[in-house]
Amino acid sequence: MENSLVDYISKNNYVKTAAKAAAVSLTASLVYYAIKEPKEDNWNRKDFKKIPGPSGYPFVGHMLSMGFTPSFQIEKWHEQYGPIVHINMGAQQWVIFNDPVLAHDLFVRNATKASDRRRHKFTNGMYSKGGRGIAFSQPGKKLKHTRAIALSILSPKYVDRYLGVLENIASCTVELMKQETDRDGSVFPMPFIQMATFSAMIKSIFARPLHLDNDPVVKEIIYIMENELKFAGPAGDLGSFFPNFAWANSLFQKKKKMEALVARRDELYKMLIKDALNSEEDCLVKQAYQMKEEYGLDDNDLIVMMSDMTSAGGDTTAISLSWLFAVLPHHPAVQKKICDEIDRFFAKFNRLPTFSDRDEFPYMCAVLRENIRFRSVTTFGIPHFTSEDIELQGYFIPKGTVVACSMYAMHMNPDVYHDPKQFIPERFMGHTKTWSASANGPIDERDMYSFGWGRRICPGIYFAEVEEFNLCIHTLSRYTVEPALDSDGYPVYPDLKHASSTSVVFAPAKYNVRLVEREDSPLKKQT
Ligand code: HEM
Repeated sequence: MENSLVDYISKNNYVKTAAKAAAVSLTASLVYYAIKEPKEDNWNRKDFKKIPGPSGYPFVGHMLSMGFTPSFQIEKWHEQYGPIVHINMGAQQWVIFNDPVLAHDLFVRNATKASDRRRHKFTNGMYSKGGRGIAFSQPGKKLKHTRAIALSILSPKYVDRYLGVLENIASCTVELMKQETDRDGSVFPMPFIQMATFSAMIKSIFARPLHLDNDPVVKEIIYIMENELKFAGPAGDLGSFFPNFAWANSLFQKKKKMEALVARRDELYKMLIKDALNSEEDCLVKQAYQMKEEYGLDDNDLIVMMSDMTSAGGDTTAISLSWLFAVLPHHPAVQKKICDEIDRFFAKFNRLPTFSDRDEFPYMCAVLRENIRFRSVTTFGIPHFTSEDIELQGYFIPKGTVVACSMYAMHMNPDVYHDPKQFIPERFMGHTKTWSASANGPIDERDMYSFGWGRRICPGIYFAEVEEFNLCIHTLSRYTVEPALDSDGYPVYPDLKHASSTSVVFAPAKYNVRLVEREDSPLKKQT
């Protein structure tokens, strides 16, 4: 299978485009600074503490200082400047946080002022058709309604109807990875996992029949999502980060390319929605359609909403699971403990567990929690935008600032986690709440922050946890995850120190592993 996600986030591409932007920008910055109006300096108000931050370059700010892996550079900035840091991304002012309490004060206590999204040409304007759907829409009645529908159809009550389907997807995916191991000696899990997580979304949202080995619709959705994502960051949308370079978007025909992608997306989703409504099977889009009238939404709202859920849900969960498959070969003792839990369950009930048996798996649940802490999927989540001035613990954050959580730095913050660089599942033993329950609980009971904050907190947390639980069970009930072997038979462990990263996601660099049959698998004994 092709590794299209990793191809997309190739560092070279990002850096080359950013370097081009910098060269053009530096020239124009002279003109820009010469003619711009002097403004009151909101960042140095007397009576407020100055928000510290590294010094940046003129015009491009800190955009080129982030290096190949922004998450690592951001962590260094927090180590140097503390829990709240001010940086410039081109013409945009950003304030970033690695302290959960400060983030909670901002995103939850000041939710009415800190829950907007910045209006970007391609994401807000074109992808979401001027702010429809969920992820790029602005707070207001419509977002309240679309979020209410998403929260309802992604609630445990609804998702539990699809537990069997999700288990089947996990089990088939593991077998496909095993076949690839047998054929090629090892497997790169990401494309298989990505096919599984997108298929899980497509099956449960649209009731589409599954073809996990090669589904053209799932491939088309992944293609569209990856290409749309290219327009989300600074390299893809110069005009939103450097307003006087909006012309560069036309020069590279970006608007046309995005229009073509959106048209392709709309056609596909219209077909999927139509087929789903005509199908005999229950599915999430049918539930959403029933609520559509009540909430005053039209077909375009539903298209963007379903596209949001598929893209936001498919890619993030795939990256998180891909980290899990990279981490496990480094920790055979961790795998052994999970296998013991599965075997004990099997001996008691003579079947594999479903997510409703989660309480029987305290150690495995701690491993999954530690995995998502240890490698936190996104660089900043989806950044928020302040709609009013905010006073926060003696700091002043002006209206019109991008505010974001530094995901990696927060989860590596030694004031929050003991020995944060180590993979220690035991730190979460006794944390028995589902991810969804603890993420939505009070701040002193939150134990990880990968799903964001307040009014914009991820609505798909439960769905993601079910998928991760299933893939872990279906893998370790039969196999262990071992490092690939080089031509001399020596193990080659997945690289955990580097990431294939952009300003949007934080994914592992490409690696291979082997699924090796467990001699003592309870399933083997049964056959
Ligand atoms: C490990 C998996 C996942 C991670 C790490 C993750 C993380 C996030 C984060 C950080 C945000 C931004 C929250 C904020 O703005 O404060 C978000 C938003 C969102 N997520 Fe997830 N997510 C995951 C899985 C899912 C799934 C499975 C779905 C759907 C089934 C989903 C649907 C969404 C949607 C629709 C939004 C936009 C919410 C809004 O803007 O109001 N996510 N997610």
